[in-house]
Amino acid sequence: MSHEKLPLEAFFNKIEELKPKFIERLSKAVSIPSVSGDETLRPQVVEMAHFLSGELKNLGFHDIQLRELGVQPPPVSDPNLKLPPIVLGRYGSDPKKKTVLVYGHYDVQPALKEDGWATDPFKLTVDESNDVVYGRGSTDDKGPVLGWLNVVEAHNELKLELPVNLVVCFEGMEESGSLGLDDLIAKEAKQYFAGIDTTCISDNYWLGTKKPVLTYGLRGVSYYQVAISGPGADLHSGIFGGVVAEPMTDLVKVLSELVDTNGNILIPGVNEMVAPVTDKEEGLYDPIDFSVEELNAAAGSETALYQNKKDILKHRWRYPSLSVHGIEGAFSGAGAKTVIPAKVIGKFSIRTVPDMDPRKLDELVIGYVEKVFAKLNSPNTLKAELVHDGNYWVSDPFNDSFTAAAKATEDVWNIKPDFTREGGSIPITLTFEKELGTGVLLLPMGRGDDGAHSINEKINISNYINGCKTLGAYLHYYSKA
Ligand SMILES: C[C@H](N)C(=O)N[C@@H](Cc1c[nH]cn1)C(=O)O
Ligand SMILES: [Zn+2]
Ligand SMILES: [Zn+2]
Repeated sequence: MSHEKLPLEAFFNKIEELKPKFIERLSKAVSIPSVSGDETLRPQVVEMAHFLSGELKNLGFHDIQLRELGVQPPPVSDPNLKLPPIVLGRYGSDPKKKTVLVYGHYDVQPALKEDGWATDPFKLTVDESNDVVYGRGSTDDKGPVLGWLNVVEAHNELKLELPVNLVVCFEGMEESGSLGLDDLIAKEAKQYFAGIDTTCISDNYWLGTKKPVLTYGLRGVSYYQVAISGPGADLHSGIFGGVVAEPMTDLVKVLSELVDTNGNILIPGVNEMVAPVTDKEEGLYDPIDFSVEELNAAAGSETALYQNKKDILKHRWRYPSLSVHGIEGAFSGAGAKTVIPAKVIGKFSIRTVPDMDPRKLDELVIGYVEKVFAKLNSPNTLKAELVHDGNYWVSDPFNDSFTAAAKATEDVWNIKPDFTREGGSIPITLTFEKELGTGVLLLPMGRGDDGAHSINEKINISNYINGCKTLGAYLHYYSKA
């Protein structure tokens, strides 16, 4: 069924015309290594907040605030480390218009050239002939955050009124658990965020590479660390090997008992918390455009654990998963260093789904890790703890905001979007829904093969530019809903 189209050609053309400027804006943003998980890069995260507030000011936003959140809670190496500020701003305050809150994050995942990047991760590399720009944050989430600013700029240039009041909320700790933001939202629900009609987040990805999606669910995440310490310092393995208990050996044993090689979580009680699949839900997977080939292409390998679409989607969207991420303190460089590390910290996370209770999960995980370690009878010491967590979120996509986004997507991409859930997490989503009492829409810009969190992260230029058109068209359709 076709919908009544709004006359948005002039806006779309202006976005096209401003493409070089928008790429330049993204280039500046990517050049700031705002890695929230690396304490030594905290000044650069703060610099990114200032960059954004400067851009907002130039575009005519008002009531711009950089809200401080205090010091970062443990575990953290520097107990005085300040959290990066939340950037707030408004564009328009017409009581006759609807007000849309847009949220995004200006921090990024770590990235080193040595990880295997073909280019400098913090230098936007433009490959126009292949329709791609590469750089950390290009798709997650600097491209989409700047998309909202680009929409305002196109309206300014056209002297076209923005059809809604816009409120922006950009944070610098999303990749590290959104620490401090819950409290700020609760505090500002009836202050800065009063009168918000709906919330839109552009911070996830299409499922594949061809079809746009609108997203109505996210998995949560609970991130843990297990520290095992023994010797007073790193030791020579020729002198001490075989005569002292090695923390690394203990840790490898503990980590090996969390999950099996088929992805089954081995911690008793975890799978039992998962809500059963309903008959209604079974039918939702069939119409979704996705395949095992697309999964393999995005992963760059033929290592899928499931060979059919439905199982893949269920395991990405509605079952938990446990991933082991790394070991701090372990030797990981080139060469053959013969060291016994004195203290190693294993890191793993569990993606959570309805109806998992995060506090119950902590108890199960930490209790299990301690039990497995106790069975080793090791003289070393273990400390297992939660680093950060974020809620899962599932909503009803049948509302004005999703309808407006579907129309906008169809106008720009000439295809109706699929309605998807996301395997990743945006910890703050549920808080917006609960504290502001608004619906939340996830309106992604990038593709499923963008390599978010990976090496060679990219965004297709067409996704960046058409994504800006989609965000702007969404505001227009929503204003009329
Ligand atoms: C989907 C979103 N763009 C994203 O990447 N979220 C992160 C959030 C997170 C939580 N702890 C660490 N990162 C993710 O899903 O990993
Ligand atoms: Zn991310
Ligand atoms: Zn993100």
